Amino acid sequence: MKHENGTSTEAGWNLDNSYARLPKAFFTSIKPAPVHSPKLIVFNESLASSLGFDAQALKSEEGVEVFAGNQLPEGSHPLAQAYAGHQFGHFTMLGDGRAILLGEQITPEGDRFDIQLKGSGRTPYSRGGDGRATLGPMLREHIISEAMHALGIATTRSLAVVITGEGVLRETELPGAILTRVASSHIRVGTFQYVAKWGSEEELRSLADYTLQRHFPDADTSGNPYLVLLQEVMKRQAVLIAKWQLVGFIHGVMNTDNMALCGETIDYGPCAFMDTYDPETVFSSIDRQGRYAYSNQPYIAAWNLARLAETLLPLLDNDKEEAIKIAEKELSNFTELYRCNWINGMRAKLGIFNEEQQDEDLIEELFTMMQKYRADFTNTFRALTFDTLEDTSLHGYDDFDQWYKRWQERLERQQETKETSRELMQKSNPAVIPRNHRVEEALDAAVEKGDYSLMERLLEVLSKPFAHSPEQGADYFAQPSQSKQPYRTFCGT
Ligand SMILES: Nc1ncnc2c1ncn2[C@@H]1O[C@H](COP(=O)(O)OP(=O)(O)OP(=O)(O)O)[C@@H](O)[C@H]1O
Ligand SMILES: [Mg+2]
Repeated sequence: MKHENGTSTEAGWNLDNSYARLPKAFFTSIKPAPVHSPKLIVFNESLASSLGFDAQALKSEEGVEVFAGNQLPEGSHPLAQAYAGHQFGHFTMLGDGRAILLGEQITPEGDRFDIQLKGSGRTPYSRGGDGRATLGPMLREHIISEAMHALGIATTRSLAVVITGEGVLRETELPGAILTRVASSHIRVGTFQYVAKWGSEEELRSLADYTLQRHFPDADTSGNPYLVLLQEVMKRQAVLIAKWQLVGFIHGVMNTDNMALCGETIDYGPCAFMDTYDPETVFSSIDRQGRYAYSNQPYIAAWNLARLAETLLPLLDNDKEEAIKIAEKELSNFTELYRCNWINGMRAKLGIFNEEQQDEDLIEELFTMMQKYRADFTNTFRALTFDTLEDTSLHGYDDFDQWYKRWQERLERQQETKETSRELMQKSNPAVIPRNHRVEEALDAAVEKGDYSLMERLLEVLSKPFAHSPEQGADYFAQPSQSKQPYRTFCGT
């Protein structure tokens, strides 16, 4: 059955538009700009099904017209969201300059997910930009976000990537593409910054109430609800950033507009995973000061949360001084909150179930050696899951061999058997991550030659990162050959 204003219901569209019911200043109603001749490049079948879509219908010509922005799905109220943000520490007005929210898909389980097109044309927030995206960065977002999901790290998802059939001018002309992003919501720290700066207190309260209701409906808000909002957001960020650190993920552009209150990783621009362990690692070509280096990520998260807390001050207490006191006291808990998540995650990586005071020293010593001997982050932990010292990548260094012995003794001081420990370690240490050279190789083949086979194979391997199976192939475990140039990433515009 075809509807006047959109695609057929057979595809399973079930959209609500709660964001569009918020104050008008929060967004601009606008349709995606049509494209010439779209073609579906990537389609995420399992995600489509879990959202209640009929995968076949969605893959049809009609479905592709939706992913391209040429047709609206039934029930859509398309809009671009307004937000601000601190970019590398500098506050500025932003907003969806190349994205359109189609609506919120309500799943058969009753969950709500934003369906957003990224690369769908100009909006009032585009500033000088063309509103478009190119194929390489959109495929990159698809690969890395799906890898993150498989690693058990909260993330926005990618439902589809289409090429638009139109060229997009960057340094050269590149194929245009649109990614359909799925997120628990796109409410960012920057969304609060925008409303706090330019909206009324009433508008700020409505955004805070909406966020509480949408993301933390079970939280006890009988006390100070806006303090609860801050606490809950802090908890999710502590979990998220700890998980990034535990797999060596570097986001690369942790501006406040790229931090989502729902606690999902968002905006896969210059992100990358670390090969050789070095806490100072920076991949992004524009991060010259190392603001978003690996070891800085927890501090930047705290900084961003402080910016969020500032926006909430008028809601925290009528008395400004009192509000500041409440916010500061709360923010001071973040370091410990993060540390708890991180240390528990590290215990699991080392197969440790119970807690001992000296665990932190044991862990720190391992990292010191990893840095000293330029060990591969993923492979070091993967090798520890093997049975013997001889199998470990740092075997032969005296300090490491002694450390290994102490670690073994530590494992003996718990009830769990060696076998149970190893199971925990295998679940906590991925065998494969999206290594930069593999990602680049897959993207080159796709963009330069229209050959998607390398990407498909990579996606398959990355979908089971904890399988520890030889079928995954040594190719995906191996570090890149040493090159003189450090790996560099670029913002995905
Ligand atoms: N080609 C473009 N045209 C217009 N605006 C753009 C373009 N590229 C980026 N922007 C805007 O610049 C700002 C910062 O870009 P950033 O790279 O953080 O976001 P993004 O990758 O486009 O989107 P998101 O954070 O939604 O993943 C955002 O407001 C974004 O919409
Ligand atoms: Mg962004």
